[in-house]
Amino acid sequence: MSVPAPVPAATPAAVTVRVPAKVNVQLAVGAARPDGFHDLANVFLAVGLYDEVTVTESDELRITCSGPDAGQVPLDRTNLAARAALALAGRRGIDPAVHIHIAKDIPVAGGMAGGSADGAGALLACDRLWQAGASRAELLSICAELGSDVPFSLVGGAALGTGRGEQLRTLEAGGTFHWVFAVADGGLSTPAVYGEFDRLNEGVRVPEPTASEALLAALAKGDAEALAATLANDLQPAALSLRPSLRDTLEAGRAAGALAGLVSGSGPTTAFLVGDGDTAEKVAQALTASGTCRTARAAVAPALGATVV
Ligand SMILES: C[C@](O)(CO)[C@H](O)COP(=O)(O)OP(=O)(O)OC[C@H]1O[C@@H](n2ccc(N)nc2=O)[C@H](O)[C@@H]1O
Ligand SMILES: Nc1ncnc2c1ncn2[C@@H]1O[C@H](COP(=O)(O)OP(=O)(O)OP(=O)(O)O)[C@@H](O)[C@H]1O
Repeated sequence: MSVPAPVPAATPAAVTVRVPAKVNVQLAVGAARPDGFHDLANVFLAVGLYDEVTVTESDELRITCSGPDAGQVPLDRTNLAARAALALAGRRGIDPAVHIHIAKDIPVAGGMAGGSADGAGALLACDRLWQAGASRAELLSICAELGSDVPFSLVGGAALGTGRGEQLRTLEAGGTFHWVFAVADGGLSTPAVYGEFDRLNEGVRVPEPTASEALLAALAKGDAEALAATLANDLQPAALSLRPSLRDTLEAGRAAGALAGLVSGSGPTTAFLVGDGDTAEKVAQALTASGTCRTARAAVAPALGATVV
């Protein structure tokens, strides 16, 4: 009896990956290192606002982007999605001839790791499209080369990032947290915000960054009120110094019923932790009506990391 020849696995024509935004529930920043980066204790939480990255075979590497902020996204090889494709292709000796389409819903230059999400998403999508078979460890190592926030975009959930934020330890998040994000007009440059942190701390001995035990316990218990009491961002004074109007947004969110508010990462998006989904809708409407932000969006956390859809 003849045995049928094994059917080779079909090469997918297109792969789409969904990747979440992040908020930093604690961002403890140390002194500037000799390489210009800062050591961090960075407690990341993935939130349910997503970009979708679709990769298709093409005759050359090209990028397109859709969504309300698409005009602010670079479409050349500086795009983190293009850099991710080039990094994997370079390691495998593959021609990086793909069309990468980014359906962008994460605010651009908003401190929510939108570019990092696209880098992680394109990397996973190219790995599947090319059947490159990269291990999780190799994917994480390429992510770390692309940027400090990129490894977390791949893994999602909740994690503590040390080093420059790229060395991750998974954290337990014991429940659903409800958030509202106030999106500002225009972005803030991440290096400029770290530069302002250095300027504000000139002559000050900056302590070693450490994660707060009380914050980690609140996260593990799923206790929103306890988490609200411990939220902390060492970049917030720098972001407020560069964009003083964010104080009005923070005040408007608190007045509307948020448990607490803070600048998300390097800003200028501000993040508000609220008690439940109904309050989230109410706070989002109040923030939008307040005139202190461009728009406000409700989202839940934790969210899954980069996922093939
Ligand atoms: C503010 C955060 O979003 C918080 O998660 C991140 O720390 C920023 O991560 P990112 O955007 O991926 O940053 P990278 O692309 O790695 O670095 C951009 C620039 O930010 C500054 N940077 C970034 C990370 C870090 N730990 N220290 C730094 O000083 C450096 O000036 C660096 O040149
Ligand atoms: N795929 C991308 N999407 C958006 N911006 C990108 C992308 N690739 C490169 N960039 C560049 O990166 C800059 C920062 O964009 P991004 O949306 O990642 O900021 P961010 O959310 O503040 O980042 P982070 O929170 O990681 O500091 C943009 O102004 C843009 O020039």
